[in-house]
Amino acid sequence: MTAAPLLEVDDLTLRFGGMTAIDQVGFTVDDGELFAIIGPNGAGKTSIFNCLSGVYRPQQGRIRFRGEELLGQRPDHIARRGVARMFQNIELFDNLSVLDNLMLGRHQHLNYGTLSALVYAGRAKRAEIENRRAVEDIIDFLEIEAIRRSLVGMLPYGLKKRVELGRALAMAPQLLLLDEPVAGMNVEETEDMARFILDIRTELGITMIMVEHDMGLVMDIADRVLVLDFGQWISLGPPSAVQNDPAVIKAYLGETA
Ligand SMILES: Nc1ncnc2c1ncn2[C@@H]1O[C@H](COP(=O)(O)OP(=O)(O)OP(=O)(O)O)[C@@H](O)[C@H]1O
Repeated sequence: MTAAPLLEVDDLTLRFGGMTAIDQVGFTVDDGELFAIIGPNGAGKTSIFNCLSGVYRPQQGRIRFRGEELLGQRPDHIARRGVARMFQNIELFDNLSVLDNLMLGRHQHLNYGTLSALVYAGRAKRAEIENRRAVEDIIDFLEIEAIRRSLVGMLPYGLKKRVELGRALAMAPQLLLLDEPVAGMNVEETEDMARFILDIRTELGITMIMVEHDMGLVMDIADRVLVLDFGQWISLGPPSAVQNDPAVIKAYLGETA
C-alpha cells in the first residue's frame, strides 16, 4: 500500500474576468518531495502559490493537504496547518535584527492570545523559551550566527534571502513554498541556497514546492517538475523526462520565437 500524497490538487481553475490564469490543473506532491513548478512568464506559477496559501480564491477545484480541504480557507488558517511561504520579494522588517525577524515569524505562526499569556504566564514563558531555542536552531542551520544581531536592512541581498528562508522555517512548516528562491542571486549565492534547500529536505524532512526560472537549479535538485504554459498543464515528471518532452520544448521555444 502506498501512502497518500501530502498535497493533492485537482481541477484547479482560477479566472480573472475573462482571462483564465489556471486552467484545470492537477498534481500531487509526496511527503518529503522537492517538487518544482516551471513555465514561461505568465504561465500561472505564482497564481498556484497564491491559491495554495489562500491569497487567491479559485473558482473551481480542490486542494487537499493531509486530507483536509484548504480551498476557501483563510491564509492564516492555512499557515497554521503547516504551509509556509518564502516570498520572492523579501517580507522582512528592515529595521529589526535577524533574530527579531525570525522570532516574529515564529510568533505569527504560534500566536498566543494576550489573555492566555497573562493567565498562563508559566506556560507562556516555557513556550517563549522553546520558540527561542527553535529560532537559534534555524540560525545555526542557515549558518547566520555572525549576523544574528545585524539589522536586516543592512544585509546584502543574498543574506536577506537566507533570512527570508529562515523566517519561513521559523513557522515550523510541513510544506514550504519557495517563490523564486535564487532570483537575482550570483553563482555563489545560488549554490549556497541550493545547498540549504537540499539540507532542508534531507535533514529537516520538509516537503517543498519551488517556483523557479533558473532551469539549471531546477533540473539539478528537483525530484519532479510540473510545467505550465498559459495556465495549462503541459508536462509532469522527473527533470530528465520533462527536459526532453516536445511539448515543453515548444512552450519555451515559442516564448523566445
Ligand atoms: N491579481 C491578478 N489580477 C489579474 N490578473 C492576474 C492577477 N494575478 C495574475 N494575473 C494574471 O494571471 C496570469 C498568470 O500570472 P502568474 O503571475 O501566476 O504567472 P507566473 O507564471 O508566475 O509568471 P512569472 O514567471 O512572470 O512570475 C498572467 O496573465 C497574469 O497577468
